[in-house]
Amino acid sequence: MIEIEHLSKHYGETIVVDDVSLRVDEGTITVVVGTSGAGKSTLLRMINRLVEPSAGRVLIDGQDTMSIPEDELRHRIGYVIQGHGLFPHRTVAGNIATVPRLLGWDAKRIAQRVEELLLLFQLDPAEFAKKYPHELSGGQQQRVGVARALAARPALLLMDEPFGALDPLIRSKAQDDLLTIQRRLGTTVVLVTHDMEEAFHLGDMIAVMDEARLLQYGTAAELLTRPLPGFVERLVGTAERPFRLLSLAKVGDAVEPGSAEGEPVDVSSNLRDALSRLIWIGSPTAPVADASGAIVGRISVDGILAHGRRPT
Ligand SMILES: Nc1ncnc2c1ncn2[C@@H]1O[C@H](COP(=O)(O)OP(=O)(O)OP(=O)(O)O)[C@@H](O)[C@H]1O
Repeated sequence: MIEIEHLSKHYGETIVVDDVSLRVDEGTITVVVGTSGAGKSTLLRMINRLVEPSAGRVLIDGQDTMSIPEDELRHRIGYVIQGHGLFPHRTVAGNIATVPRLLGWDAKRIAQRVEELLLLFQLDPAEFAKKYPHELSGGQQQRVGVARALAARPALLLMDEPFGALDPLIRSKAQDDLLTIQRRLGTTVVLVTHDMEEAFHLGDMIAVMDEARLLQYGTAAELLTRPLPGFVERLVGTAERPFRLLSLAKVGDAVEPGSAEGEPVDVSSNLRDALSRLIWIGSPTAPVADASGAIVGRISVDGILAHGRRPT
């Protein structure tokens, strides 16, 4: 668990982060979102002390980060930045091995870890281990960047606009991959973005910052249904609100008894995608199938719409 307590940063007269407190539970993704210059990156960098706080403190599993030597702290915390920051003169394997080498792992253990991570990120070790960053696509470089950050099994991963340099299609795939890998490894992630869509997609918890202050901290559903009037409400987007709520809910939440004609929708897909399907095929209902393919009921346009309505 990470506890950020009354954290502030100022440069001279300028306050960049102003008295921010929040708690990040183990194994969750917290997304810090806000406009440019809000202080998001500075907040993130105070967690691993790339930036020294002016006031306040950060506790990791109850331990004040000021009491942990800086190099040890960096080894315990993975850090990924926009545009990956790979070392250009090191191979993919060499990049991923950076922290394990610093920690003095033996060669065999490092080689095993590199291979394991390449496989996890769907990069064939035989093909990719010996390549240099300039020989990879942007999406592949980004995956290597995350693999490198995870190499020494950090309990915490900090990500600063990690997908900012990717085109939309690859970006969406990279987000899904991060979710899959994070769920599998149980890593705690704090991710900074200015993209609200990304925040809703990835965040178990979302922290909205503006002008150095933390305005609201809650789940995606809380932000959508009870946004703080003003900046948060505008950022959440009133027109998009029902669709975002539908994206958060699963078909399983709206399944009804009864039968329906046509191709089944997956019980684990989200209600926005299910609605899109029903509109596209021009049908008010569709059967719902579970992971084994068995029909477990049906879904209807009316049933889906009820999930996008303002809560009473
Ligand atoms: N070393 C520094 N010295 C002076 N001012 C700084 C320094 N670092 C950051 N700032 C200022 O602090 C403010 C917040 O910067 P920060 O990078 O944390 O914001 P951000 O929300 O991450 O924005 P962006 O999305 O554009 O990166 C900005 O106005 C920036 O100019």
